[in-house]
Formats: sequence, structure tokens, C-alpha cells
Amino acid sequence: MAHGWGYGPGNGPDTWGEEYPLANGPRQSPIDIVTKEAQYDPSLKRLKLQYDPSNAKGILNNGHSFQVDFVDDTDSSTLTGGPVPGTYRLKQFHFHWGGRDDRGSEHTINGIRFPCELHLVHWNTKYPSFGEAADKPDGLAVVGIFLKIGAANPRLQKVLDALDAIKTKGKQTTFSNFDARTLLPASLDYWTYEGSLTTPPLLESVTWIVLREPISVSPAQMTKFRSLLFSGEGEAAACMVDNFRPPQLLKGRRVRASFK
Ligand SMILES: COc1ccc(C[C@@]2(O)NC(=S)NC2=O)c(OC)c1
Ligand SMILES: [Zn+2]
Repeated sequence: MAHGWGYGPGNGPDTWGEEYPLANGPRQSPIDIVTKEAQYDPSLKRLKLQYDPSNAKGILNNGHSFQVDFVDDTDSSTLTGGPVPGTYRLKQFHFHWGGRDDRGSEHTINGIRFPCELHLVHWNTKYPSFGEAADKPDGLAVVGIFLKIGAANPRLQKVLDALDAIKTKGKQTTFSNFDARTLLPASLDYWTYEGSLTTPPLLESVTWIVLREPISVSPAQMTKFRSLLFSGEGEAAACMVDNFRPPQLLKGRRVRASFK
């Protein structure tokens, strides 16, 4: 049976190019953000994130990460401003993390890795749906937020408490009335560049908006992330850890900063 892509030795990021040639494309993600080379752009607008808690729908273990999905049939949870024109709707958020606290994030800052990275995924409403937007060069806008080890983050707890119900691949449960704004740091200063999805199909459709300020996560909360499994019920247990793609070549792209 052909085993799909994953993060293991036989199917990890270094093998993805065999089946997904975009892996070697001109605008791949993540990247290492070299802060001294990021150019302050005074024309960049303030990022505006307006989320309606009632849009939260469910939480799913998709076998690569877990995601919280949102109802996206109206403009009630949106991203506007920032580096993008128009209105983008919140579709889902998910995380990437490591087996130990010295790794886990996808983007890095001056070569520094964080233990975890949150992705808030939004799609451009100039297209009729997420599916239609997902392969367009201006189709998606993803806000990346680093998590750094510190005090326990109470705002993560409702998400982490739901993980026991979705331990194995394919499991999902309802997840309602969640305010994703509570996951944001105080400052919305950001770096932005043109990139891609960070898993197959690696579509080059993402305007990345990586926040400078991390949010906190405790070691015990990181242990909770690591309690999930890549594997399905009844399969040999494979711990869901190290589900991150390493930084990719910049290939001449510019990284802009919204702050001096
Ligand atoms: C076909 O549409 C897809 C497929 C995969 C992902 C997940 C991911 O690859 N993208 C980011 S960002 N992080 C990831 O892990 C996706 O997210 C928007 C959309
Ligand atoms: Zn992601």
C-alpha cells in the first residue's frame, strides 16, 4: 500500500518533491526570517482580525496536525488590512510542534526555532470558496504565531482539553463558541512575504503574515500537544510530534516588516 506523505524518515519533507514537484518551487514556505534583512514598509496597513466566536464548528485530528474549523459562509470572521487588499475569511487554525522544546516551529527567526507555531488560515473572498481560493496566487492569507515556553497559557486550555477526544487520525468532535482572538498576542506587528502551504500539495497561494510577538505555552501544555497520534485507532501508535517542514530557500523573495 503506497504510504502517503508524512514527517517520518521514509515520507518526510525531503521526499515530498518526488510526488509534489512544487516542493522545489519559487515561493515555498516556511522560511527563516533574517530580521536585519526584513525591510520596513510604511505602506503596510495595520492588521485587522475580527472573529465571531459563534463561527467555531469542530476540531479534527487530520493525521498530520489537528485543526479547529470555522463556519465561513459569511464575513463574520475576517482578516482585513495588513499586506492584503480585500477581505479574507477565517477557515481554520492548526499548529505545528516538536518532540522537544528546541524545535517545532516552521518559520524561524534568525535561525531560532520555537517549540510550536500556530497558523490561522484565511481565504480571499474574491473567490467563491476556500477550495477555489486554495490554488490562486492571492488565494490565502495565513497568520503565523510563535509559541514560546513560559507560563501556562489559559487561552490555549479549551483547545488542549479537547484533544483527548481526537487522539487518533480521523477523529473529530464539535468545538463551539471559541474566540480565536484570545490566541493573539498584544502586538500585531508582523513580517510578510509571498509563500505556500507547508504540506502537500504545497500550493503557492499564501500571503504569509508572521507576528513578531510570540504567545506563551507551558511545558505541561506542550506535553498535551504531544499526546496526539499520527496513527488511526487500531494502528500501531505513532506520536504526533515534529510535524513541521524546515525552512525553504528564499529564492530572491523580499520579506517586509510592518514595524521599524
Ligand atoms: C489544500 O488545502 C490545504 C492543504 C493543507 C493545508 C495545511 C498546510 O499545509 N497549510 C499550512 S499554512 N500549514 C499546513 O500544514 C492547508 O492549510 C491552509 C490547506
Ligand atoms: Zn500550518
